[in-house]
Amino acid sequence: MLVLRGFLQPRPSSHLVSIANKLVTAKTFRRASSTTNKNMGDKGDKTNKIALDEAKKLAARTAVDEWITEDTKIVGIGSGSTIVFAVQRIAERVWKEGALCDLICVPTSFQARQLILDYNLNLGDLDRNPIIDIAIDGADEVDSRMVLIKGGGGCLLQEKIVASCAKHLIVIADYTKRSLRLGEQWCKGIPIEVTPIAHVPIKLKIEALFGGEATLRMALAKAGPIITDSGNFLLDWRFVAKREFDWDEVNRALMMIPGVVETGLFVDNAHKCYFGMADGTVKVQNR
Ligand SMILES: O=C[C@H](O)[C@H](O)[C@H](O)COP(=O)(O)O
Repeated sequence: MLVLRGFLQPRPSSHLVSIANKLVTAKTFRRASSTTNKNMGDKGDKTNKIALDEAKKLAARTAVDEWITEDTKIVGIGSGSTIVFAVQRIAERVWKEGALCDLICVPTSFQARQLILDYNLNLGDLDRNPIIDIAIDGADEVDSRMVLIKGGGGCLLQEKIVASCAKHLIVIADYTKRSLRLGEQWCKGIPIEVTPIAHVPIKLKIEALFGGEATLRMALAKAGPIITDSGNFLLDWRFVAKREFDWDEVNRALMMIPGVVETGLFVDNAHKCYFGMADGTVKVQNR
């Protein structure tokens, strides 16, 4: 079926979908969950992982069901562990319910692209699909004004590009990501993607401008730093959490430093955020 599916671009018409369902569902779900759930976007949260996963799943499924309709043509697929549940729900609607046959999915990372392929969804790109209806993505922290920190899993540049092409960015997260002020929950700093040759001067400039400490993110199973999907390095800037920051200004100032490619501060991007809560409810935050 995986081969057959390749010949059926664009998506199979609905009478073929039911046949395709029977053939592909078991295989697709078995294959996809074996590669995506365990090792993609999981930043190693060990505490209460099952409850957290339930909360992520709840947020993801609610957001997908509210925002992705038959009118949605192009969806941006974020990165991380929460987005896995959103892709699973999209795939369920496509392959089990025979809906969303023409939906095109534009990835924000290598991981997102793999997820789209693993679940046998239509893979798009910004060349052919530069205008996106909805982008769905996770976040490392969301403050009361819907400023986000992203990039904890090393993906932020393509995420911000895709979000900028989307009419709406819908954020999905578990309850540990919700805070009044940035830094309350997420203590690993703001990820900043930089051109490799400039990581030292950029670090010094950030610290001189705003204080705190910017450290080069090192790889775990490789000697040396993490290399992003776009071939850059990442600095994690641990800012002084008690200090008041105008995040819009900070973001602009960071972007003015030569060699900074993008920041994990999403200031004016998110439209709505769905938090899966510990009690099994979903809290919705609007901008
Ligand atoms: O680099 C990763 C992305 O920005 C993720 O969207 C973010 O880290 C949230 O990931 P998760 O859903 O795993 O908490």
